[in-house]
Amino acid sequence: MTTERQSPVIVITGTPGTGKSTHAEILANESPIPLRHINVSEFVKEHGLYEAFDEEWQSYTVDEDRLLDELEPLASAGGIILDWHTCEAFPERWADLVVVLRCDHTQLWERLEKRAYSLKKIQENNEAEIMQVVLEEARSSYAPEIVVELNSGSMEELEANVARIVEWIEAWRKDRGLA
Ligand SMILES: Nc1ncnc2c1ncn2[C@@H]1O[C@H](COP(=O)(O)OP(=O)(O)O)[C@@H](O)[C@H]1O
Repeated sequence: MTTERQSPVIVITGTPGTGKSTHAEILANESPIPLRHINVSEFVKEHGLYEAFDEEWQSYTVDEDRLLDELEPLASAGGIILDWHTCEAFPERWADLVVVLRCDHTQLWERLEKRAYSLKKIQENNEAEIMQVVLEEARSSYAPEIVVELNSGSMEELEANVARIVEWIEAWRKDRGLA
């Protein structure tokens, strides 16, 4: 039950390149309570939670059942930031806040080019951002009041977003008599 946790589970999601890891790292540093940043893609690799490596897309096919089993105790304990480009796999009860990062598609294109992604992968992600695939996914998976869409186009926006999430953490704790 989410109400038993002393510390929240914050999901930061968005198309690759929107700024999830950057936000999560800064948030973990600035949070008033300890939060562990879990980069789910790295977690999958480190724990071997994949079925195969897809050469065409240059990405791992995640074994979702095993991933969820590994994450379950961490989510139950709380105090984590789940950073992943999708969020619909996570059980609804895990999340206290779902942040969906957005970015202008031309800016996203440049960020992904710098990552040396293939043209096909850049196009696919760019289209997903334009079609707001991750936002729709978040909206159909979680209660509307916990889903927040934030722009991640500049450093100013990044700082404002982190400050806003820190405020949310303080309010979450206060509501539960923890602060
Ligand atoms: N709000 C922002 N303003 C400017 N650059 C950003 C912003 N968010 C992310 N970036 C840059 O975009 C790139 C991708 O960010 P990253 O956090 O790795 O994205 P993701 O984890 O969503 O794939 C990095 O070079 C990062 O510095």
